[in-house]
Amino acid sequence: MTDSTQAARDVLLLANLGTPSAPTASAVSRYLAEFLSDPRVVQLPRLFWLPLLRLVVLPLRSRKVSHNYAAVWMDGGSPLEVHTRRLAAAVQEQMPGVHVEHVMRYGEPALTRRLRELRGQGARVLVLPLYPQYSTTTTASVGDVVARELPDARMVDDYHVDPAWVQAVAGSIRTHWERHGRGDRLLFSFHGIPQRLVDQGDPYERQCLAGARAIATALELPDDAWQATFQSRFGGGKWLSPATDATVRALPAEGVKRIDVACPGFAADCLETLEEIAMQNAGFFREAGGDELSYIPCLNDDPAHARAIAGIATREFDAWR
Ligand SMILES: C=CC1=C(C)c2cc3[nH]c(cc4nc(cc5[nH]c(cc1n2)c(C)c5CCC(=O)O)C(CCC(=O)O)=C4C)c(C)c3C=C
Ligand SMILES: [Fe+2]
Ligand SMILES: [Fe+2]
Repeated sequence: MTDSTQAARDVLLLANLGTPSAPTASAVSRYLAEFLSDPRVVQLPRLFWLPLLRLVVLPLRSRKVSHNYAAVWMDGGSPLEVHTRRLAAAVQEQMPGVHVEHVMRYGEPALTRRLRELRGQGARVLVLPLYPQYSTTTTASVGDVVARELPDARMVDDYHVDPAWVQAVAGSIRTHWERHGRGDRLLFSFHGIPQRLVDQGDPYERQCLAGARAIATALELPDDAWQATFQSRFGGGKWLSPATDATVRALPAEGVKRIDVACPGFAADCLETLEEIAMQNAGFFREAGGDELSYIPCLNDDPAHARAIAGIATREFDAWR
């Protein structure tokens, strides 16, 4: 520590989930091993789950999923990594007095290591998980690392109805409609979680539904013009419903031939949006007799997104006592 202005600096860490370093079975296996060993993500007894994960799930899933990653991989790397990095740069432009970086809960650049490096530096560290809706499976897992590695850091819990964020999402949907025309119905597809967690008090479903309604209200949509669904089911048990894939397959029979799908639970485009929605579910919709599923990209480095995130972070730093 040589420079006192640097030592006293405010640091904003934008934390996303993490993603494999390459679209290969071995890189995907390394990533999934870390992700799926987190007891916040899979709540099965460790003595049962960890051997099952290592011996069965990782070998089978890594190979299959690596092909899905390969289908969406970008020149600069995994879409999640590329878009999260660009978002951090856009937020940095909005916050010249704060040092802004992106980190990942799993994989690189590691949240854990960054928090350790910041220990004892006297910086005010704000961690903003890029999950608009709070869940024990995602936000609380970031919280676990913060509490362990740098308890003096502060964290944003959620921003599911933040007005600037709602307006940013609504604006991106309006722009998409201006450019590509508008479908018969708008789906808001959120990542699912096990129903059991919601029954135990996880606020995630409530926040997804409140956010979807706020966006629909900003767009002045009548109730029959939109619906919220849940995607990316993993493993057994009951997950949040209605499921995105089942909904997409059922709509053509109801006369809904063109749909628009937005994913407001994802700050950055990733495997679950670009491959699962824009490719897989678009195929399901056509197979079921639909004409077109039009995917509306995540906010990514949209200036309105950067301003919304910067606004949330600025309020936290201003209220810091
Ligand atoms: C946006 C919020 C997310 C929640 C809530 C969430 C819960 C959750 N996820 C899994 C299992 C998997 N998720 C995977 C990918 C993935 N998940 C999110 C976000 C949320 N997950 C993102 C942004 C991504 C994409 C990462 C990327 O590299 O692009 C995967 C990996 C892919 C695969 O194998 O299908 C798994 C596995 C669980 C079990 C869960 C809640 C319990
Ligand atoms: Fe996930
Ligand atoms: Fe998936």
